Amino acid sequence: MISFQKPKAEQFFQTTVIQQFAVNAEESQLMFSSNMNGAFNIWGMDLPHTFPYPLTFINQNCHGIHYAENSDFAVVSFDENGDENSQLYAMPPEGGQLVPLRTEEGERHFFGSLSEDGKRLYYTTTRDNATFLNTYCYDLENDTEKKLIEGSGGATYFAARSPEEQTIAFIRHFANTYVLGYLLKGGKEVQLTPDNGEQHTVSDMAFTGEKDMYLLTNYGEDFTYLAHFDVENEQFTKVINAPEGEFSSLHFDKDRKKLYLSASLGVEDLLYVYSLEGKTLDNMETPVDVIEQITIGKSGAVYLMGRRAVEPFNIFKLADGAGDWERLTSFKVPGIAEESLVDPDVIRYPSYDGLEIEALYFKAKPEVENGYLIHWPHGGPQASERKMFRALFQLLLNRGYSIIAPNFRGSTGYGLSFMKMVEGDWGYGPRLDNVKAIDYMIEQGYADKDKILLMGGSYGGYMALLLHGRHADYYKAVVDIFGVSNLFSFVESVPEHWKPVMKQWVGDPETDKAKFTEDTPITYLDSMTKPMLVIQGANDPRVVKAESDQIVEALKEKGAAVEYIVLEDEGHGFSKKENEINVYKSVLAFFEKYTKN
Ligand SMILES: CC(=O)N[C@@H](C)C(=O)N[C@@H](C)C(=O)O
Repeated sequence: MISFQKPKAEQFFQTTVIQQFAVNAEESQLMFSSNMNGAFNIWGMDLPHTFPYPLTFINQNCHGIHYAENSDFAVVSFDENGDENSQLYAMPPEGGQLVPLRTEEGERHFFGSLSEDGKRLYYTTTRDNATFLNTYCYDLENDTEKKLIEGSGGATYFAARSPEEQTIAFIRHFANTYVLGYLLKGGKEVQLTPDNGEQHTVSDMAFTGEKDMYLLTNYGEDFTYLAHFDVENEQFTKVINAPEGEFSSLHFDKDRKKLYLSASLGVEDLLYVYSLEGKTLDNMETPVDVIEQITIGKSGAVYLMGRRAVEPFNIFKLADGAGDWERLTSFKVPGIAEESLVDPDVIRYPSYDGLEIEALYFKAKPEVENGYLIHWPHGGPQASERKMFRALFQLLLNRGYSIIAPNFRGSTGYGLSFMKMVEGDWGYGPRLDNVKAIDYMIEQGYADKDKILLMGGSYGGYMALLLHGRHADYYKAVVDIFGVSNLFSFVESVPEHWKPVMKQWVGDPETDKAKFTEDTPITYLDSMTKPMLVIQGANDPRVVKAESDQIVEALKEKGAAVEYIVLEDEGHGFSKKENEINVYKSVLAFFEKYTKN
C-alpha cells in the first residue's frame, strides 16, 4: 500500500484567502479577489457555473469590487505591495484591462457608491485633506468632479446615498469608540443620533427610500442595535436589539423589504433577518462561524463569505433567502481532512480585577501534542480573536503546539465599555489580562510553566514585546510580527488620517509621558532575555518599519539573540504567498529551535 507522510508546512499555506466579492445585477457573474495563484487577483465565475477564471494579473491587495448596476463595468481598487494607497479603476466584466478612474501616487481612495446608471462615482480620498479626508462625486462621462464634503474634526468618510442621490450620509471618526453619523441634505448637515454628550458609534447605514434610513448604533447603550432615521422629520428612533451579541453589519433587500443583519457574539457571528413590514426579527443558520461579507442579489438570494476555524474563506449562496446554503467555492487545506484540524474551545477566566475574559483555546490533538503552549495576543487592539481559519495556527497545531488567544479588555464584540478599556491604557489592564490567561492555563493544568512561547502581530506584536520586557520568565521564545516597539514614535508615524484618534486611542506623548514610558516595550530592553524573531513589511503604513528596526538594533547592540526578517514588497500583512510561506516556515523553525532541548 502507498503511505502518505505527514503534511508539509506548504500545504497549510496553499489555502486561499478571499478579500472581496461582488455579484452583478443579473446574478450571472460573481467576481472575487483571492490569492489562489500566489498573489491577489480578481477571478470571475459565470453562475450557476462555479469554475473560476482569471480577470486581473496585477498581483496586489484588492480593497473593493463594485459592479455598476445598469452598466457594463465594475469599479475595483488595489494598492501596491501593501502600502494601502488604494486606487480606483474601471474593469470590464471580462477583465483584462484596468482603466484608472481616481488614482494618485501616495494617496488613498475609498470607494463610496456608484449611481445606478454607473455615471457617477462617490468616493472619499486623502488627496487635498490628508488628515480629515474629502468626499467627491466624480462624473465618469465628463471626467469632472464636485467636492461634496470637506472632512473636519475627524476622518470623514462617505457612508451611503439615498436612491435618487438627494441625500448623502457620512461619518466622522473621532475614535474607534466615537463615530458620529450625519446626513448632507440640501446643503445642510444633520446629525443622526441625538446629542446626549456621551460617546457612541454609528456604523452601517442603508437608505430604504428617499425619506427613510436604517443605521447601526450603540447610542445610549453598550451594544449596537438597529435604529431608524426619518430623513424628512429628522427623527431618530431605536428599532431593535440583537437577541444575542450586537449587530455588526446591515444589508437591504429592496424588493422584499428586509434587512439582513450580522451580529457579533464575542468569538463568532450570527445572522438575522428583519422584516420592515412585519417588524419581525428571525435568526438564520449559516455555514460559517465568522461572517466577512454579505451581498443581497436582486433575486433575493443572500451571498455570504465567511470562515470557520477549520475551514478557510468560502462563498455561499442562499437562493431566495431561504432553504439550504449552496457552496460556490470549495477552498480547503489541500490533503488534510477537516477532522485533523483543530476547532477551539471557548474558555472564560477572571482577570486580576475580577473582569471576565473570554479566550479561544486551540488544543493540539493528543497524537501530535508536544506539551508547548503558544500565547497569542491579537492585534487591533480594538479587534478580537475569533473562530476563523488561520493557516499558521493550524500548521503549528499540526506540529503539536497548543494555542491560547485571550480577548483581553479593549477587544470588540463585548460592548462599547469593554472596548473603551484599552483606550489610553495600552499596557496595564490588557497586559495583566494576558498574564492572567497564562496563570489560568498553568493553574488548570493546560500548560507547563516551562513550555510557553509568545507570538503576536501588530498590537499583538506590541503586547508580545511588552510581555517579554516585563514578564520574560513566563516565556521560552518570542515572535513579534510588525509590532509597535515604542509608543512615542508610533503615534507620530501612523497615517495622517489616524492622527486625530491617537490622543484618545493611545494617549498624549507629552501630557501622558510617564504612562507612555511605562507602557513602551523598548523601556524594558534589559529584561528582554529570551530569543526573539522579528518580522516586518517594509511598506507597512500602520506600524512602520522603524518600529521593528529600533528594537532589533537595540537588542543586537546588547548582544541579544534576535533574528530579523524584512519583506520588501509587503505591508501590514502578507499579500504574496511566497512571502507567507517563507515567513511562517521561519516561525516554525524558530520555535522548533528553542523547544528541542
Ligand atoms: C486606528 C486603528 O484602530 N487601527 C487598527 C485597525 C490597526 O490597524 N491597528 C494596528 C496597530 C493593529 O494592531 O493591527
